[in-house]
Parts: sequence; C-alpha cells; structure tokens
Amino acid sequence: MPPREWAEQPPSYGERWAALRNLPAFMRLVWQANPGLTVLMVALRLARAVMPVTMLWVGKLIIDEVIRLIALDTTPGELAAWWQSGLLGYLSLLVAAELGLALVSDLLGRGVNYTNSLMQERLVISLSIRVMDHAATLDLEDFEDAAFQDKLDRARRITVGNIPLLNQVMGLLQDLVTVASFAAGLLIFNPWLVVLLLIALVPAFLGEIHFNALTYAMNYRRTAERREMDYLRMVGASADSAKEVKIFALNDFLRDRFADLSQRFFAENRGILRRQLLWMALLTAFGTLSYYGAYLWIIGATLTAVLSIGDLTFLSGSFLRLRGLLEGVLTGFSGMASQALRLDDLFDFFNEQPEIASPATALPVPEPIRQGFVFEDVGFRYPNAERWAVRHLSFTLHAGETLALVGENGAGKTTLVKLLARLYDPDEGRILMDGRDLRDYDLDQLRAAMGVIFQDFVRYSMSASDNVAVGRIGARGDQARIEDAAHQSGADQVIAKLPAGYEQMVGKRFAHGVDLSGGEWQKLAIARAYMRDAQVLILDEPTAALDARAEFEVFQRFKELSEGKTAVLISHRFSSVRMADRILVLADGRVEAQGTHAELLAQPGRYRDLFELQAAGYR
Ligand SMILES: Nc1ncnc2c1ncn2[C@@H]1O[C@H](COP(=O)(O)OP(=O)(O)OP(=O)(O)O)[C@@H](O)[C@H]1O
Repeated sequence: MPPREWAEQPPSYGERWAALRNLPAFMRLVWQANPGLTVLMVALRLARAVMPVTMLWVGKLIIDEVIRLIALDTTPGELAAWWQSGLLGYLSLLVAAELGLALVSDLLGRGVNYTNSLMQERLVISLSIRVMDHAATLDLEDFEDAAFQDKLDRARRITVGNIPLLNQVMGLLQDLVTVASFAAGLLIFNPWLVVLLLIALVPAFLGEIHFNALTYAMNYRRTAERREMDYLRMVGASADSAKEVKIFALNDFLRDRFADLSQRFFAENRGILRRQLLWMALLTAFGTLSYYGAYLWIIGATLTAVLSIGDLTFLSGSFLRLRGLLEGVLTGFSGMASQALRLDDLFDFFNEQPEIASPATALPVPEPIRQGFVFEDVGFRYPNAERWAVRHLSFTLHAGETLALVGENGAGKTTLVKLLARLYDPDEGRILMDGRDLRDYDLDQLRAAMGVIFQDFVRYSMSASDNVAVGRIGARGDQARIEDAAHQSGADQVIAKLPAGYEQMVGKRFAHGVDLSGGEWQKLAIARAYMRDAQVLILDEPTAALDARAEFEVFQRFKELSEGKTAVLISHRFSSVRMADRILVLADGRVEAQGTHAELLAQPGRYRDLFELQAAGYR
C-alpha cells in the first residue's frame, strides 16, 4: 500500500479510479456477510431496473392505439358503445398490463429497501467484528503509533453507522441496467441521441469527481485534527473528566480550542463548496443546452411524421428519465469512487500484520516452567522514542521465586514486565525462558501462562462479576471460582456492599452503574490475577490507591497464594517489597543492585536511601 502523501495533495483521477479496484473485495465482504441476502438483493434490483422502460414502452403502445382508434372512419360516440364495439380488446390488455407493471414495480421497490436495510445491518455487524478481531492480533506497539491510530480511526468510522457504498454500488448497478435499457430504446430511433446525451454529461461528471476528491483529501488531511476535536468533545462532556473540568474551570479553554479547530475546518470546506457551486453551475448549464438540442430534433421528426405521437411520448419520456438517470449514474460513480477510496483505509488496516507472532514451528510452553527467565543484555526503545527505556538489562527470574522490582518513576519497571509478557520484543539482547528465546514459544500459550495486572488496568463498565471474570474469561460461568478469586483479593467485601452484589453493573458509563473508589477498583482488578491462576503472576503496582494496611494484606496474601509460583511485584512501598524473596533495584533502565531486603539495607545505595526516606515519612 502506498503511504498517503495525499495529506499534501488531493488524490488524482487515476487514484480515484484505482480505488475502484477495492470493489470486488468489498463485494466479497458483502457476500460473506450473507450470501442468500446478497443474491436476493441483486435479483430484486435487476428486476426493478427494467421496469421503467417496459412501462414507458407500454405507455407508448397505449397512445399509438388510442390515436389509431380515434382516427378510424366509423367511431362510436358513447363510451358504452365503444365497449360493445369490441374495438377495445387490445387497448384494455395494454392498460391492464400497465397497471400490473405499476403494482409489481412498487412491490419490487419495497423489496429492495427491505433487503438493503437488512444487508446494511449485516455488513456493519460483520465488519465491526472483523475490525475487532483483527485489532486483537496486532502489536501493542501499533496502538501507540499515531499514524496507526489514524488508520484505525478511519477504519472504524467506516464500520459505524451505515455503509453508503453498499447502496451506491447496488443503486449504480440498477441504474446502469435501466440506462442500458433506455439507451437501447433510443438507439432504435436514432443513435445520435445517445451520443448527444453523453457529450452533455461528461464535463459535469469530471467536475463532480474533482470536487469529491478535494473534499476527501481535505478530510483525510484533517484526520488528526478530527481526532483532536473528538477528544475535546469527549473531555468537555464526559463522566470521567467532569470532576476536573469543573474544578479547574476548563470548559472555556476546551470549548475555544474546539471552536478554533472546527472554524478552520469550516473555512476550508466553504472554500471548496464555493468553487464547486460555480463550476458545477456552468457545466450543468452546458449539459442542459445539449439536451434541448436533442429535444428539438424529436419535435421536428414528429412534425415531419418520421415519428408517431407514441414515439414522441416514449422518446421525450426516455430523455427526461435518461437525463436524470445518467446524472445519477455519473455522480453515483464519482461518489462510489470516493467511498471506495475510503475502503483503502479499511483494507490497509486489514493488511496490517503483527510483528509479534508465533514462529512457524513454535515450542509449547513448558508446564511447569522449570528454570525461569533470563534477561541477557536486553535493550528496548519505544517506537519513535529517543531514549532507551531499558538497556543492558541482565538478570534472572528463577522459577518459583517472588521477585520485587523497585526504582524511581521511569526506571523501566513496567517496560520490563511488558517485555516479559512479550507485549514487545527487545531491540537488543534476548529473553530466555527455560533456556530458549521467548520468541520461539507459542504466543497464545505464553500469554496464557502469564497473569499481569497493570497499574493502569481497565475498569470495565460491566458487572462486578465480569470484572473479575476477565482474568480468565473462559471460566466466566464458574461462579465459585469468581467468588473465590474475589475473596482472595479482598474484592468480596467491596462486592458485598453493592446493591446487586456480583451482578451489579459497575462504572458510570451505563444506567444503574455504581462507581467505585480507586482502591475498590484495584481489589476487583487484583482478583483477576487469582481468577487467572497463571504460572507467572505479575502485579505492576495495581495497589497504589490501597491504604498501607490493605496493600500489605494484598501482598501478604499474594505471597502465600503464589507459593511455588513465579511472581513479580512492583510497588513503591517497602512494607510490601520486603516480603519478596529477592529485590531488583532498577535505575535508568538497568539493574543497579539486587538482593534480599536485609542484604540491600546492609549496603549503602539507592535502596537504603529510598527506604530511609519512606521510613522517615512515617515517623
Ligand atoms: N508507551 C511509551 N512510549 C514511549 N515511551 C514510554 C512509553 N512507556 C514508557 N515510556 C518511557 O520508558 C521509560 C520507562 O518507563 P516505565 O513505564 O517502564 O517506568 P516505570 O519504572 O514503570 O515507572 P513508574 O514507576 O512511573 O511506573 C520512561 O522513560 C518512560 O517515559
């Protein structure tokens, strides 16, 4: 996929037409969303497409027949006499046919709407699921990359609401068949009529494409701003930020920033719209002149008896419809091209492949892990970051031991944990598990063997029970296990106070949701670690909001329950850290010192300094 340099310049005609290459893939998505419905939708459209010309032709036959009848030498005066004369047989047949066609056409129209709406829903559901599934396979690194976020954002925008492209493609197919049927009718009379029509329309068509391209390019260029606008709108009016917005009186600041961005957007948009107005008015006037040229020929040919009155009505009817139809087809085409261009975003996103994946022949993760993990001179730098988050990091995490990580903010503790869980791969050095590179193992099994609770764990707006169950979502139905996990983290006491207990919706996002305190959320999150029951348990400071006693208890219990398991805990509280079998002091992304609490206190250094600082605070 070419990167989008369009940020600087609008897509060319070529690029827009090239985007139509996405249509087969798009129709495949439609087909996969529901094959039966797709067939029905196409069949109804095709049937509907040939109705207008058929009806107009029958109309022409009716007029010619009426004119033939009234021109007869002996015509009855009364309607009843007409009826009895037996002359109206053919005419009645034609009128009945016209009525029948009108009824069927109506029914087909409703059928088309029905299948369309259903198909829309199906497609939105199926695309949303695909986007979610695919996003789940991608690397964490991708999500931290702004360009990727823009891409994801655009892909997601396609899957929310309705997907105009489906209607456009189907409508266009229908219109094209209708146009072909009318054009065939015109050809019978005079091929030049068709040529005249095309000449009238092409300039307007190109104009339309051009302006669509400009608008798309502008929207594309402004993805980042649009994201910021969405963000401002959200921060300005959301439950999560309401508290701070009030306290800091941020509303005016947020609103002005939003207004400023949207004003720039608006001004640029208006510029394009004005130019479009001018050009399109000119081009359309040119088209109208050509139509009326054709019209003059039709009138002349009828006066000179080249055409019958029936032919005249058929041709003028065809002309009127064709004009509308062709304009529709051409604008439809250009609209479709710009929608198809947006599909590039979706397919780009689907083409994005994760770098962190299982190797072709993956090793199974040993059970139990016998030796543990060895970091060998590991270095890692976040994408686009100048600084190494960790570098020359070497240490061993023995199977079955509890290791604590301490260090000041930014020392690299969380990064170490992310590397251990293979959310990232090291840029330098390697990490071994039981003597083999972590990258050699099956990724799914590796992740299943790890239970990590991060400091910024997710507060799911779901039931309390589900908030625990996410630790091992496969066991969601196992209430006893959920309650046991909640008991071990102390979350059971939090849940006991909720009006609906385990079924209580927590979080403020939905009606009836009960919000929890920071510490209460943390207890729910820590229960996930017990729910998971993984070989390696990692708590990355999810206890910061707990009071000292609660944290002590959490870690005490964690230590007991992780007996024989490999565990890593990160905390800034020494009362908790000292429980670990071994402590690693990190500074500037490397190991500065290690040992037991007693050993580290016995030597001068950062650990003793920090410990004494904290102890002094409590005295
Ligand atoms: N997603 C990220 N993108 C870029 N840089 C990052 C990212 N996350 C962390 N860093 C940087 O990497 C370094 C190590 O961060 P890390 O989160 O591992 O520290 P930490 O020891 O866990 O800190 P804390 O005690 O504050 O949680 C820091 O300099 C930080 O700024």
